[in-house]
Amino acid sequence: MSADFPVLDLAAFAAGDPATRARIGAEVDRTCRETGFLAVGNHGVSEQVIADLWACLTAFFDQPQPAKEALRPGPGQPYGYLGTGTEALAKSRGEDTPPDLKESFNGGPLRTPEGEADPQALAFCYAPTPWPDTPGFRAAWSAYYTAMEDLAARIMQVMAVALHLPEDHFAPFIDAPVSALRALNYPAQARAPEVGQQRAGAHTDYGSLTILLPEPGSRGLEILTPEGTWRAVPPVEGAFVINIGDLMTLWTGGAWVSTLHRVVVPPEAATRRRMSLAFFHQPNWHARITPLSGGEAAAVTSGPYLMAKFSAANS
Ligand SMILES: O=C(O)CCC(=O)C(=O)O
Ligand SMILES: [Fe+2]
Repeated sequence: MSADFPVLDLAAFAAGDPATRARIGAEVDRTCRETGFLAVGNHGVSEQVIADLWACLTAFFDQPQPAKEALRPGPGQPYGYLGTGTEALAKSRGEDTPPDLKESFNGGPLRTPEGEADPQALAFCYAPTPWPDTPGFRAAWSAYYTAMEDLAARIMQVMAVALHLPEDHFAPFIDAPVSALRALNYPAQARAPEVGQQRAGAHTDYGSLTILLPEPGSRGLEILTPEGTWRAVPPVEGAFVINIGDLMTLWTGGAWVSTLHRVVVPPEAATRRRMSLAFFHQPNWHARITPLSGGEAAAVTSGPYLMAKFSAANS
């Protein structure tokens, strides 16, 4: 891994004295002002949990198409299976491109908080995930989802320190998060992509934080640098790649950037499939997100904000 791709050492942060934590926080702050993309190492997520999910996903995506199509979401629904040809991420920015060369399976929160009665929340973020019946899938998915919720909470502590806030500043906003997990499969390409077609078109993520796990050894993820050039972000062994989303930019009053990124078909790997896991961390449905710098006029409520972004990109 190149030295210019920063790595956040979570174990060092957890064990660090206040000065160490402040130093690590300052590095994260600098990166989030420049690109918002960094790696997270020493994260404590079990290798077995990760390996189990990769195995289940391979089995899931390798099924005949009808078994997967049976899990297609209903209109306006966020969870289930989306086949190739259904989504073009660049359209979320008003760019008209051919569909992304990918398929995905998407799942939501594992439980609904007691007393949640908001009809929109129940119909959208807390809609049930249509589980595949491939052996072990639901257990492996749930274990990984739970590990991501925990990891996101620990990363948000570092982000609070990076922003000179008390370490637990974000805790009340993320104690009933409405995060989504998306497993992506970019199938092997038999022929060249159409003009303007990518595995995932250029986009920014919507939420607070994305925790990405590209399949080891795979290629294709690129970010737009502040200089305006595309830079490859290869997988980092033993680490997750994280990036901040649009909501975190809003939260930090524009100080942190939600960087444009895409997944290209790398010519040398065109015939190879690529899988990845993207966990989109999203604060509580009811969390009121007001810029830290002040400005109630720009405030949004987390759940309805996410739903509006989703509807705009999937209409
Ligand atoms: O597959 C990847 O590496 C990135 C996917 C991505 O950016 C997304 O789904 O938002
Ligand atoms: Fe993304």
